Amino acid sequence: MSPSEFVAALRGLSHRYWGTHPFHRRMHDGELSEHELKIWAANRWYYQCVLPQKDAAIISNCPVPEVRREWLDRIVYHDGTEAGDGGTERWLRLCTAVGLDREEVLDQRHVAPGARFAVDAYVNFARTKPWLEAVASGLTEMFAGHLMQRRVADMLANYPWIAPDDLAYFTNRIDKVSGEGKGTLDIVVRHAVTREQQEKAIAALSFKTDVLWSLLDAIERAAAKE
Ligand SMILES: O=C(O)c1cc(C(=O)O)c2c(n1)C(=O)C(=O)c1cc(C(=O)O)[nH]c1-2
Repeated sequence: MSPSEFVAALRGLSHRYWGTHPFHRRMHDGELSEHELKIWAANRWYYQCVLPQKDAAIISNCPVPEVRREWLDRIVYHDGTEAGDGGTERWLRLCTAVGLDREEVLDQRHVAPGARFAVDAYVNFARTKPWLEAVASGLTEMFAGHLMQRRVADMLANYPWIAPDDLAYFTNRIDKVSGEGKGTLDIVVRHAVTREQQEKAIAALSFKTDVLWSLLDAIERAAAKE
């Protein structure tokens, strides 16, 4: 495939992205109960927690210095440079805003088995697949910017107990992915040069959309149980 055909094939997976999942739709429409929002935040905590390990796995498998250098930033972004800083901490702030205690988030008591399985599959993918496929699986970022922008506006409009500062996780992340995953896409296009590598990259992104979809399925199910 030419680079433009390849990029079009990757973007063509947008319909599988979790933006259209019924649980996200209900969230955006203001239909989630306080309980459902709590279960969502507590389960997504598990995803947020493992992202640095996923990114470290990619770095450990990657022999290309410039890719490692670029990727390192992601670990620092989530973990911060000191305790109390970074994306993970901003997610905890959102958790407390929706009414969770830090302790019940940190001890993962609300994490549903299916959510754990989906997220663990993503980390295992990064640990066991060639680094380029693992990088390509992060390309859901191409679709995330718009969704997060809508999420901030819709959550502020629909859930009056959530204040703008509580959504710092998303506003900060929107800035980070404002290039719509451009850096990641550049790496994938530069390094996936054979048809086989391109097809593996497309399959990796498809796998990741399944991970996110399954995570929300598990959240939806867990949240339905009062
Ligand atoms: O809120 C969202 O809809 C959303 C989606 C995604 C994504 O599409 O993978 C990520 C994030 N947020 C996010 O905050 C984040 O840090 C992140 C890292 C990754 C990744 O695969 O490395 N995806 C995402």
